[in-house]
Amino acid sequence: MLTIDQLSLQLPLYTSWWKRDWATCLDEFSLWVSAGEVHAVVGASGAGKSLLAYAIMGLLPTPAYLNGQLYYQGKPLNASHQRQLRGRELALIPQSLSALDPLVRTQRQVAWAAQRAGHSSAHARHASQQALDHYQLDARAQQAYAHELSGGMARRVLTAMAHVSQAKLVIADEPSVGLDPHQRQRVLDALRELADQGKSVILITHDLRHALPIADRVTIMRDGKLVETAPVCAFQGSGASLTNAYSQALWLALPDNAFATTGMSRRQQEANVA
Ligand SMILES: Nc1ncnc2c1ncn2[C@@H]1O[C@H](COP(=O)(O)OP(=O)(O)OP(=O)(O)O)[C@@H](O)[C@H]1O
Ligand code: NI
Repeated sequence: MLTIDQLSLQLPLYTSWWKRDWATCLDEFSLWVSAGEVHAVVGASGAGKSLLAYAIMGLLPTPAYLNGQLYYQGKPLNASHQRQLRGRELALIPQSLSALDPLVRTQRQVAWAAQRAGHSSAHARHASQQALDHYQLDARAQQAYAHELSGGMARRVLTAMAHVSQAKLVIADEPSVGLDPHQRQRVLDALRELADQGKSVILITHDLRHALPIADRVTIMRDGKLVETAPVCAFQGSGASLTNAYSQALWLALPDNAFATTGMSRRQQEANVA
């Protein structure tokens, strides 16, 4: 469905007002995701996860140097192709809540997303109503403007918009931040459901715990680089089937695995990460 081949990204870094350097934000990063799969991309803050999502969607800031290749359904994914597919076949649930239009009420915002995806206006209304109900956005939230929504509500609106887009590839960038455990479960379950319907989902999160219950494979990312891609079953026990010490340490650092079977102390685990 989607292949990312050796993608490198450099963005400007202003060390002072007259001096511009280039910072490498993605460094020969590769990943593929197939239909029916939830592929989690996990990494610490600043690892480059959101930039990876923007690179796939064609939403990178300018100027930017991008090298490497993206392929969607076997064909190179270039800028015009991305423009054409965005909001239709490719959907992003963005990390930033400012992606919502401040001048449009929730209900209309979701209905527009459905129309953009090619639904007739009657069907768009119906599909968006279903999505709003599914994500438990009540009548008041439906009539609210973005600034009147809580962070968790706004995130559910963005998720509902991706849901009605009928996209074949959904990229969810930290979709569960700010949600209570019940709402988080609903959003994560909905992503799993999309994959079970044959779509591809890239779930971006800094929290391995949220990824493991729904992912098929997990890619660990650090400083713009691929650390390891592993099937979800590798994250068990002492993490011995993980090939990289950083992935193992991330796994062992989860609260349920603290001081896990290896007998490693937390300090040793942290030393492993460093
Ligand atoms: N527009 C930009 N211009 C220059 N550098 C940027 C820009 N956006 C992000 N970066 C830098 O690129 C790196 C990766 O940023 P990115 O937002 O992709 O991280 P992330 O993994 O999504 O982090 P988080 O979990 O905090 O959202 C960071 O060092 C960040 O400072
Ligand atoms: Ni991010």
